[in-house]
Amino acid sequence: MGGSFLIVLVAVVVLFVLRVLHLCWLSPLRSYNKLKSNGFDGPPPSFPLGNLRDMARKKTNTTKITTTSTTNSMITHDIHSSVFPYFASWSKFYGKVFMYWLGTEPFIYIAEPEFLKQVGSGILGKGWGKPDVFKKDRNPMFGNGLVMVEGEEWVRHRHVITPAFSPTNLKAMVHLMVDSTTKMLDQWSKLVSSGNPEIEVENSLIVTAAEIIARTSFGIDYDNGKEVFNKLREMQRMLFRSHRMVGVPYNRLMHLKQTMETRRLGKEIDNLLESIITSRKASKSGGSRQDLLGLLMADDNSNVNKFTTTELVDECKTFFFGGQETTALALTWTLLLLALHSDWQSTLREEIKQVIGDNGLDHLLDYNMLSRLKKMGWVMNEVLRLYSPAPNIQRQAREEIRTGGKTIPKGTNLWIDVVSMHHDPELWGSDVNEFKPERFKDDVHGECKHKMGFLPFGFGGRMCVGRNLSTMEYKIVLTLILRRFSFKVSPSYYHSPTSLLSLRPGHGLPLIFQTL
Ligand code: HEM
Repeated sequence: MGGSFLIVLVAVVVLFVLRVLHLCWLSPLRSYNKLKSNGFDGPPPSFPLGNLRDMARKKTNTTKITTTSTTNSMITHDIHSSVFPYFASWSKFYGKVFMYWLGTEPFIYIAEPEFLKQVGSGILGKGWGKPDVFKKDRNPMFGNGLVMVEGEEWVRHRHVITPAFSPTNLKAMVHLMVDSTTKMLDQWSKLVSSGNPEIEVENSLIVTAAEIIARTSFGIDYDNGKEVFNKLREMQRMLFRSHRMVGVPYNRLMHLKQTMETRRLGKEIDNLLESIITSRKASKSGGSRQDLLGLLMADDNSNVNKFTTTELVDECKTFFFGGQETTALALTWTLLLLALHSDWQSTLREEIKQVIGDNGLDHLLDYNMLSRLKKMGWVMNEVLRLYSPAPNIQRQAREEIRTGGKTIPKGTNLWIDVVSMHHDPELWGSDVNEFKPERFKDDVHGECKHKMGFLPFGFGGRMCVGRNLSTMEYKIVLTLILRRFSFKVSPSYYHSPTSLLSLRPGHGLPLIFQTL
């Protein structure tokens, strides 16, 4: 009895060791050789960590340098080497397309629009996936919502969701946005008039954008939905804090407590959203509400277009997490750039005066007026170019991709470096790191030499479904701010753009305000 137990135990241990050996060394080595034989070169990995150690070392060295800059004249928009120091350094040796490894996961790095175009033409939109290696981590945020879902399911979800973002539906959301922004600005006014003109705007904008997106997505404002709202924010903070060894087999075991806590929080959020949806379904009028959830629940006599309650929960979370921070950060970076370029504050104020008038009636703002704020549109594009809130886009090949004589094996991940492309002098010219909104005057691509070189909202069929909503929110918030205040950068600001899922200021954005 004891003998056979020992044999089983030894067999289990041997099998486990073989599996670890396979996962950590044999399998990645085989993929490495395959990519190499297809002409992909890159920094040498050492498995099972791949290139993670080198990445961490380069990041630490750079952080030490960037956190010491202070005065306005030292603020540079040439940010690629401080945001992604490892990619900036590797691309000097390996060019704009190369292979690197997150643990045992192979990645093709892409900062070459023409290569991206060719890869894209070798595969249909539904043939792409999102990297499995990030999926588990992000599951509590997005579930199987539009950002993560793949193949035919993605086609179905996209087909149902796109009409909810139509201009007619968005028009009805203007007053919600004006209302939440006005609340924030009233607080700013109080601070300024009480002698505290320095305001940390990043956090303020994130809170307001969270309220706007919660109201427009599922009809909850801060006062009546504190619980859902706080849990969504807590989840986001928790995921930011995670510094997992992404791609290293069994890395979750090293962060078991955090993984469990995120899952528990995710479950609680699901339950709260589920109860909102269930009670709306029961009230019958729930589907007639004009937020995104109401639009997705609307009874349009088509069974094809129906989502289950679980799918609705996932889409609500997706809108919240996909739409809140990105828009808040676009506004944050805009305030920095406008604070540095007061001439553009005046230009936009003049445009607002011409299009909307200066009688202070914020409720008169309407959707059609916003589309006439052309110069504000150029500013938005230029900010999204210099400080793209989504600094990278990832894919995983669900089938083999043949392009330009090379084959990308099925399962390979692609990491598209948006920051690098947006700061590439070969694409934009020698003034690439200057703030020049007028480059977008007559060209939606900002005179970029390649159509795939400007990707703030992604590309192809998976382009951001919320871009019109976020443009509308951006214009409303910025209009209301510019009508009340002028502002400049505080001497306490440290310029340290950092990539933590999104591109954000490493130390917030303190600005000094003056009431107009
Ligand atoms: C300035 C603000 C925003 C930026 C910079 C931004 C950026 C992006 C980018 C780059 C993608 C493509 C991701 C990929 O291909 O993997 C994307 C997709 C998406 N975004 Fe946005 N986004 C913004 C606002 C919003 C808003 C307000 C919402 C919703 C209310 C939203 C919802 C989504 C969804 C659902 C997708 C997935 C689309 C699909 O895969 O079919 N985004 N966004």
